[in-house]
Amino acid sequence: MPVSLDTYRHLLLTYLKPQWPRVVLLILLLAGTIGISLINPLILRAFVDGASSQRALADLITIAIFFLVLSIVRQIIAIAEAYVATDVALLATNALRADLMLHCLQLDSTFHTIHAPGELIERVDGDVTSLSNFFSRMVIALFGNLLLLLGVLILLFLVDWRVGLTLTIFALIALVMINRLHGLATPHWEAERQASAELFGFLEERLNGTEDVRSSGATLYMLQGLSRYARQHLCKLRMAIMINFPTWGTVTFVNALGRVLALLLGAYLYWYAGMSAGTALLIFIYANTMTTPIEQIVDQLRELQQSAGSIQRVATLLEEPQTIADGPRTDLPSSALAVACEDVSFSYTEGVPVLRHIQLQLEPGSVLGLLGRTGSGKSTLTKLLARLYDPVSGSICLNGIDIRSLSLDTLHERVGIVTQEVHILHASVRDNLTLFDSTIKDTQVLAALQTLGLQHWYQSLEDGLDTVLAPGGSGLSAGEAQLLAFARVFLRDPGLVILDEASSRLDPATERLLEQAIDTLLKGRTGIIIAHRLSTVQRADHIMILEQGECREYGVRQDLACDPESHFAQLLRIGLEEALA
Ligand SMILES: Nc1ncnc2c1ncn2[C@@H]1O[C@H](COP(=O)(O)OP(=O)(O)OP(=O)(O)O)[C@@H](O)[C@H]1O
Repeated sequence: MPVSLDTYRHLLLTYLKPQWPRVVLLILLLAGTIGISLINPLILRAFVDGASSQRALADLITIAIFFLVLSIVRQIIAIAEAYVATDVALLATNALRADLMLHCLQLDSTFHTIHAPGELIERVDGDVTSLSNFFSRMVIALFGNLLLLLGVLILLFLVDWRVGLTLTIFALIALVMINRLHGLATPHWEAERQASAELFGFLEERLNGTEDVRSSGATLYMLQGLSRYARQHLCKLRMAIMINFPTWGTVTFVNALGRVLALLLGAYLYWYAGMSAGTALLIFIYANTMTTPIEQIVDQLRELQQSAGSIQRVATLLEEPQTIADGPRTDLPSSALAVACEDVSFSYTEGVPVLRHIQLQLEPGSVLGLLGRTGSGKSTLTKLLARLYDPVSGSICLNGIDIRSLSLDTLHERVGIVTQEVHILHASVRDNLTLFDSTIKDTQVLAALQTLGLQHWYQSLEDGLDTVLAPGGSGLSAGEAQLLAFARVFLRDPGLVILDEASSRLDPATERLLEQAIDTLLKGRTGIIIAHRLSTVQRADHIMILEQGECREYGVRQDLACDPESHFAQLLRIGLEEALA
């Protein structure tokens, strides 16, 4: 789909407007280099004509010094221009990357189940990187090159209209020809980029699964795969380079043709129309100057076309609507929260209900044990409470306030959730626990670790809170990772804690530690625990048993336990862990 001018304009305005002083400086620097490129040949002409008309040596030396100084100034301006252009590009792309990242984080879970993380990384990083040229150089440099070409042609017209006309026609033909030639090589370079992306995709996937590859003895097979992809890339690269040679040769020939034409014209006008030698030289230098913008204009137009894909993908992602709307209310108390679900139904896919007519009332400070076989909808109910999804019908209230009317920041501050899959970041222990919130002091972090029984683990760390944890928490046991997740929630001091208890068996010592940590975490807070162990269930005041998305049983734990007819009592008789497996 072609990218509309509006999209280009919108992107440029959004990301260049905030740094307009830099953009203005960049345009001025560009105008400076263009101006000097146009003036320098005029100085040369003055020198040559002065020398041939035997002007005073002092004059000639002054002209030469002026020429030299301008050439040096031009170089300095070119360096400053490159510096400012890079600065503009980095600031614009960083702002765009941050906006995309924030947008992705705010998009609801439905979006994330459809789009794989790899795809989003490609958008947030790959596409944005390829747009950096668009921001810094493409538009401004394209404009600059057009201006330079136009300036040269106007000056040539002023020198002699015949020269101006001939070289204008030549410039147009050269633009079309070079564009066609580049067009021949483009598909081959695209194929090379595709092969390179496949090679890196293969590498990334295999390196991600190093442990599986090694343990299944597939190392040799992986190397064979790698050599296949590498060979494919080499073939495409060779082809693209081979095609580039004749293209490059022809471009050089076209440029040489322009210079020859300028020399012939200059020589003709010198001999037959009384043109000065300096002006003939001026024509040659201008024709020479023209070749660079002609080539660059073609390159930049092509790059603009290529960046269209990235622009389109980035714009589409930014336009992706956020279906979980932020609410205005922030008035949740800092104490334990009351929870109420009123006839809540939910489905991920239309027509496939996952939760049906759930009713729930929890007093502040009470604990609900959520039981049910795998796939019964327990995690889904907790996701609705954290507003990762909204119910299809019914409502969920915290302290009598519908969570849809609460601000998402307030909700996420007051509802702490620990899932079975703890996501440990490749960052320091401090950052993993505070989640980069610098208002949380080290003393608070240390106190949380102590309270949750992690002091021995902490003492074993080489750099204390600065110790960097391995990506994915690969250096931690499952129990330690869970305890760190508890500490994260503990530091935020929420009024409702939701725990999805680890179903895997832990050693008795770790299990004891977790039990104590859960007690600490629930003290003075309302809790909902997806329980897999009897010991956990026993701390619940209420029990809800889900079955295929419906509430099979709900009541006070002790009442249900004492009622031999209750499903809960049966579960206890069979053995919870066996019954829910
Ligand atoms: N993102 C999703 N998209 C579509 N269906 C989903 C999604 N997540 C869960 N489901 C389906 O919803 C149903 C309930 O899943 P849920 O994870 O809530 O069950 P659960 O009781 O928590 O199971 P477990 O104890 O194994 O975690 C299952 O049939 C599951 O396949």
